[in-house]
Amino acid sequence: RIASLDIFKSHGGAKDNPLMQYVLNNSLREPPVLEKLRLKTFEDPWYFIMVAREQAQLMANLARLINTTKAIEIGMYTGYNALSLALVVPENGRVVGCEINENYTNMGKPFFEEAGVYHKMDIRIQPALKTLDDLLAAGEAETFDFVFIDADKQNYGNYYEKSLQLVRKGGIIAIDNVLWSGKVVDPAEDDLSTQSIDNLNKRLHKDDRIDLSMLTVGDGLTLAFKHW
Ligand SMILES: C[S@@+](CC[C@H](N)C(=O)[O-])C[C@H]1O[C@@H](n2cnc3c(N)ncnc32)[C@H](O)[C@@H]1O
Repeated sequence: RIASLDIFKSHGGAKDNPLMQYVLNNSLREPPVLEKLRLKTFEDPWYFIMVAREQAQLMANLARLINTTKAIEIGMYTGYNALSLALVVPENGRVVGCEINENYTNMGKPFFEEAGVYHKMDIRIQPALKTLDDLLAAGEAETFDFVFIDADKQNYGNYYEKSLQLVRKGGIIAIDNVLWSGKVVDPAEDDLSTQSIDNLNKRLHKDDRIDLSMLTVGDGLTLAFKHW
């Protein structure tokens, strides 16, 4: 089961796509501790909500490129991407992890410890909107370098606006699942998640507070670069 799961999160499903397999074979540099966390996560029935490996690698590279010290993960699950970010922020850095289900973050905890980065992780078990408001109330506006939005899709618009307040000029907001398995092309009338993602995609296109790229990596990844 695990072998066939290897690339299922990659763009287009990747399973029967030799070119995508080639991309993964020749570019992934997954640290051993992330591999261990991934294999542990495959034991969970919800394993398929985990981020794609090449996407996490891209975001870690971007985070490093802009000298990220403070990051926020909105929707941690077992913490694959949060750990990937914690590995690239410096010793005095911090990754605020937003999650409502402590069972998930507890699954990742032994791997955060094994990696020697648990002290950089600030995990908050409560609705992410509350955590973002808490950070704003604590005077942390415009102090974060990198935010990854990957929790409940109906709140995507709210997560984006709060993230834009929390991120410094030149910082990056990465938004997952912006293609939502292709459903954004024609959102059904009763499909509030797809509508929410589609609305945000269209809003961002016209948002002059940011520079913008929408990538077909994983299930679609938007990168919003906050203007200087
Ligand atoms: C797609 S998964 C995140 C995957 C993760 N980013 C990774 O690296 O594998 C979405 C997560 O968001 C969490 N979630 C859902 N609603 C939330 C909320 N209101 N606040 C915080 N977390 C939430 C879910 O429990 C789930 O673990």
